[in-house]
Amino acid sequence: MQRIAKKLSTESADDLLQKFKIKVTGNIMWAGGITVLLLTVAQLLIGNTAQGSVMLVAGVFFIGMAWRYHGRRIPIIIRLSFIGLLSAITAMSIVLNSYIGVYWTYPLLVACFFLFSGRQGIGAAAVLTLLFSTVVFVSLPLNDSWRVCASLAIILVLGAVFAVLLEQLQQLLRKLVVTDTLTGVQNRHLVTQVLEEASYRFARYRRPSSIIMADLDHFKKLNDAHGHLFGDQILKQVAERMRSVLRQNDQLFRVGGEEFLIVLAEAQLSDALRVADKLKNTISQTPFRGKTTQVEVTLSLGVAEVVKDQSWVEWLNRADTALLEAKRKGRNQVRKASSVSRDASLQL
Ligand SMILES: Nc1nc2c(ncn2[C@@H]2O[C@H](COP(=O)(O)OP(=O)(O)OP(=O)(O)O)[C@@H](O)[C@H]2O)c(=O)[nH]1
Repeated sequence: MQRIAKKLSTESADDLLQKFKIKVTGNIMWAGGITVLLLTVAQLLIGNTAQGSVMLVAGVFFIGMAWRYHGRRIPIIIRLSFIGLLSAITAMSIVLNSYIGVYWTYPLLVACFFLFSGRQGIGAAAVLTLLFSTVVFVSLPLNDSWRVCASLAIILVLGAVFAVLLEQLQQLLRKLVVTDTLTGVQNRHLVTQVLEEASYRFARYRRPSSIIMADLDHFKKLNDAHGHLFGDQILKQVAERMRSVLRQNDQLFRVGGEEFLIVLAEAQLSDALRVADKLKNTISQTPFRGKTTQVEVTLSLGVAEVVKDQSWVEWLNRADTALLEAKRKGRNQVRKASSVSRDASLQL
């Protein structure tokens, strides 16, 4: 692997969120199992054998599933069984033990919002609210029943608000994780995923894609001469100009300090070379203006089309090698990569 592929994260924002969810659902399953087993002992000691037996089976099942799916996504059917079994135990407890059983309805409602995402969680909690309300009305005096139902409804509403806000927060987080704060273009987070998908599209359907690696020339000198803040302003403007040249479905990433990657879906090498030329010209033809000064900036670019039987790493390395060649040959130019990854020889 060469320098650029080494820097890329192979973990996407969705992977990170997924890991977090796996941790939360796993912990709930463990906690549920341990709590139920502890309560089983209490039930058996007071001679409540029927409920104790059901709880024993449920507790062992939860622990078993938490163990089996440790560090992995727990299938929805297991999560539904978890809620289903605990609801049955809770309903049984309300019927047998009256008010004491009611206390278990609250944590169960809350667990729904953690075990299922968004609308699924709200739906599951709504079903439980209906179920528990019915059991409560049948088992408790009317005077108290409506109070319990009102408190369950309040938890349902609060939980629903929480679930909606959490979903919005997740979307915002996902956007923040993949966005470069300085330029507003995508950072390198999703590069691996996008390149893998493009490689797959080519391998499976022969649909071409090309990439352009672009690097500002002598940016260190610009920083040294005008200061880092001025350099930041230039980077912002460079990204804006690049975006203005690209089409809606082209993807622009800032993958290093002054290094950009453009992924052109459905573009053959000839199309990508045209785009690279436009990018070069949009940067070099008009000077960049600061408050008191203006500077000329140039861009070197390497272009590579995806080819058969090559991984995304090799594809990226070919573009990177072409970029280095553009730098070596004097900068402010576009070079296309050879189709062979290890062969650094390039053709113009
Ligand atoms: N202002 C600013 N500068 C950055 C940022 N990230 C990296 N740089 C600077 O970019 C410069 C990159 O320097 P080099 O890697 O030597 O590359 P170069 O000077 O552009 O030279 P060539 O690439 O060979 O043309 C360094 O001075 C970094 O400090 C950033 O976010 N803001």
